[in-house]
Amino acid sequence: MNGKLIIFSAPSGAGKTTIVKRLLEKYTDKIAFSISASTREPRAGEVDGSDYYFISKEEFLHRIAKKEFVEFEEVYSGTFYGTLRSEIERIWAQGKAVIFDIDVVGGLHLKRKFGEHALAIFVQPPTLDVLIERLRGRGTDSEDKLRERIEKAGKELAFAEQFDVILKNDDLEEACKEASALVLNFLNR
Ligand SMILES: Nc1ncnc2c1ncn2[C@@H]1O[C@H](COP(=O)(O)OP(=O)(O)OP(=O)(O)O)[C@@H](O)[C@H]1O
Ligand SMILES: Nc1nc2c(ncn2[C@@H]2O[C@H](COP(=O)(O)O)[C@@H](O)[C@H]2O)c(=O)[nH]1
Repeated sequence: MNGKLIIFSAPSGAGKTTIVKRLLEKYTDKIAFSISASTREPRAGEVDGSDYYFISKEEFLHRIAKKEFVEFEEVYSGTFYGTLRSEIERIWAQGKAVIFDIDVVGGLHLKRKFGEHALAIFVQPPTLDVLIERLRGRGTDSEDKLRERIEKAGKELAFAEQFDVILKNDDLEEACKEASALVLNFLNR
């Protein structure tokens, strides 16, 4: 174990990707993003090898068999997401901390695995209704997929207390400021 991990987890639509991207712009020399593997289709503007490694289900299953994942999950029915061990090693080799944008169960899994080397942050939307509004506003998911995300979000909100910190994301600027302080404090520990 030779580095640190910063985990951002939340229900879909809470705003973790938005916050993580801001942190990455601000602290390029200190942190780098763990690019997950996913079997979902890329959204408009998403880049393979930058947002995700977009791979087929067949390849994902093959990589599970080869034990390449530190954690993985079928986050939505038929759609797999996972953290590659090689990503963590790649980033630690650069002398940086790894920053994750992963779902709640995956986040808790990493926290249990890496203990005090990890800071696990739960991004909390003001209310479930606001989260639904944000997801709809993002306009990336079909009505069916939205329903699945919203149903899962309702259950995931109950996991907040199991994280090291709950970060409220009401006003985005405030949330980013608080996220910066949490990250710097953890890195300087
Ligand atoms: N504080 C905020 N106020 C208003 N809109 C926000 C705020 N934070 C994020 N958003 C918007 O809400 C939408 C969802 O945010 P984002 O994609 O970052 O969520 P997420 O938690 O990463 O979701 P997913 O898990 O599906 O990737 C985006 O359109 C984003 O611009
Ligand atoms: N357990 C994991 N969850 C992950 C990983 N990478 C992303 N995610 C989470 O999946 C959902 C859906 O993401 P989207 O990009 O399709 O909106 C979201 O909660 C992500 O944070 C991972 O490697 N492991």
